[in-house]
Amino acid sequence: MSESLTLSQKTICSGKVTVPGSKSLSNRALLLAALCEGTTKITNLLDSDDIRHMLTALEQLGVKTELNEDKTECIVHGVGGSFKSPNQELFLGNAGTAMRPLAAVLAFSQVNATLTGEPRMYERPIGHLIDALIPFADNVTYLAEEGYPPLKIRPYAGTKQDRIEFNIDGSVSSQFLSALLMAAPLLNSPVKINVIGELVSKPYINLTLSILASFGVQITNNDFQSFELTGTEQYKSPKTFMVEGDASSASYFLAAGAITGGPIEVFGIGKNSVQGDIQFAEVLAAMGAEVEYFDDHLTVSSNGQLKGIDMDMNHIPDAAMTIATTALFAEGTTKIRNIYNWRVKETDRLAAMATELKKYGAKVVEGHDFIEVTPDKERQVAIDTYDDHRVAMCFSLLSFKPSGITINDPKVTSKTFPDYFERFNSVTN
Ligand SMILES: O=C(O)C1=C[C@@H](OP(=O)(O)O)[C@@H](O)[C@H](O)C1
Ligand SMILES: C=C(OP(=O)(O)O)C(=O)O
Repeated sequence: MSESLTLSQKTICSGKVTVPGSKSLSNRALLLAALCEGTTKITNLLDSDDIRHMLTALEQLGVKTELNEDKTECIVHGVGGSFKSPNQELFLGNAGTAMRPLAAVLAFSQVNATLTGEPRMYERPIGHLIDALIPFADNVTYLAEEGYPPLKIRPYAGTKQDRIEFNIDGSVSSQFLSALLMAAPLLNSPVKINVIGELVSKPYINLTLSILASFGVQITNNDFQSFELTGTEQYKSPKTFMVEGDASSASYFLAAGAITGGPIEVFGIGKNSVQGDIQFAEVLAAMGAEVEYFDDHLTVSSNGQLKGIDMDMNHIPDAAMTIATTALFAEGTTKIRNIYNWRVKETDRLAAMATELKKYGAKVVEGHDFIEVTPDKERQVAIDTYDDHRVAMCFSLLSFKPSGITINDPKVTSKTFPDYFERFNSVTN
């Protein structure tokens, strides 16, 4: 029997809270530091399941890492991409930010490796990435269903083609393109990457380009249609790299401020954040909240009167889930559009959110790539979380309803935010 957590009615969210380091930046920083020669000290690293999977995999590949006691600082002794073949499989849990970049980087390395994960990882597609690699690196094979992990990777044999031009489908996940961008400097040749289809979750590509620049690699972005490397790019350690607080994790507190009136000050993120999910604050503003941007924090307050919105949220796929529950505090209907890839994340998030919101009593329309939510009944229910950290975190907002809320299996937050409920309770009452 898994646990559950009951949050009885709260009315206040105010004060200061700091969010832990960004998952997306933590896993990229660890990998890029491993690809550098010399050491890099990473600070404000996230300590969570997804990061532990990347760290363990890098250790198995022969990269020495030294974590401090609370696991938020890590010295990475880079190997310049010369990984050792791991003796065992690399188990990557359900961490997309470990599986996709490692698959691409190892495809161009001299290793024998098997990339495995949790059962859900085997339902999350990776075919678009492998299809892009295959013309140059046919050393990657599927061990079970074609198009999905687990993967077997053999040592890279080089390519006879004199022009390296990848074609990558970006219509399901931006992580495939990010993975290729991080692997491309290892080829030491001019590289062009063409994007096929409508690129989703675009701000994550800016995040990748920004961290690549911090690690000495500048890639030309031709309006997200193609990307070019000259062949002279080399990873160079920035010596120290500070991970920003996680903007997706911030969304729950920002929303809580908007729902209750706040003011809540969320530290760790700020007006110059490189993370696309910082734009979540603009959605709250469109719903009627007041947002103030500072260098090291954001403040949200409101008069408690939010209104429903109709918005394309393809650019903030993770934080958009927080809008689906915030919608229950807004007048009228909220429509979150262009979010097909919710279906291929930790769970089918469109189905999960629709099911749980309906169970609570809301009126919900679930489309192929959208969800429409209108507040209606408010039932005292226990929310199922489907092994999805974000389902647990976004439903915690229903503790601001008189009905309160019970969350089944609250420990699922360990993927990206292990002490979420403690921090939530510290600023809510
Ligand atoms: O590159 C990244 O760090 C991420 C990209 C997004 O995935 P998609 O590009 O698959 O939408 C996001 O949902 C995920 O949590 C992290
Ligand atoms: C989609 C997510 O994770 P992943 O990095 O595994 O894709 C997420 O954190 O919401």
